[in-house]
Amino acid sequence: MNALKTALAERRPQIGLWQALANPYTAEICAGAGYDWLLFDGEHAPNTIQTLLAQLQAVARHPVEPVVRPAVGDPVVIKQYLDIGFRSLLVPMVESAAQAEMLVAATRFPPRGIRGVASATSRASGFGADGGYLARAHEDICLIVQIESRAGLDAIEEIAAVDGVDALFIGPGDLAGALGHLGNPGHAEVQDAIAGALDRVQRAGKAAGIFALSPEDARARMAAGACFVSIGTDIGVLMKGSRGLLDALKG
Ligand SMILES: O=C(O)C(=O)C[C@H](O)[C@@H](O)CO
Repeated sequence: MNALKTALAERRPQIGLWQALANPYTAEICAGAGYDWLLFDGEHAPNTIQTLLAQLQAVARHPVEPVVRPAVGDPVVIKQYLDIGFRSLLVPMVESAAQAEMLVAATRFPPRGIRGVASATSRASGFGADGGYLARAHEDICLIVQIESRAGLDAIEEIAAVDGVDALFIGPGDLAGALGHLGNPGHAEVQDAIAGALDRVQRAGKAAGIFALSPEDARARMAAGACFVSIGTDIGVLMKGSRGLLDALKG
């Protein structure tokens, strides 16, 4: 049972932390911090299938859901990520129902979809030990798609209507760039677009998520109904903590 998938279906807030260090040690430390989910970034972090596997194994003993972001919504990459044991996906730059439907199909074995079958050698099936994996793997898949372009904003309702999409997640950084405010997600036009998008997602009957820019931002987004919210990154924590410690000594 995928607790994150269930919580999002029930609209219970789920707090996450981005993992961009591509390191199993820091992932294991963050896994013990109490977050509901950790995002392992294959888009903007120096991750490979091997580094992602090492991080997945490092956090396995903690009650936290590993969510992986492929660099692109490619069925081949999704197949590999599911085979090593990820169940929850955050797919960037989704802009149409057709694209969302392809992503759902990529997470399902035939006849429901197109996911390739290698259960005897995949970690996800216990290397073949789980004889029921092929039949029920789709039940635990949590598919979250990113809305972070003008086209994505325009297609929110049609994307939300796709069966198998569990949540729609706003990427403020890319959205700011798409709206002509690169590097300035706090711009009024971007903030208005984000607020409207989060409302539309919920009205369309799906869970809404966002990459929050601060704990204060996260509180405001959750007050507005977002329930899949990341509140920072491992890199940000390390940058702030390392510099803050020195500053505290120097007074
Ligand atoms: O567009 C965004 O913002 C996101 O999708 C989040 C970023 O990619 C994440 O790497 C934090 O910078």
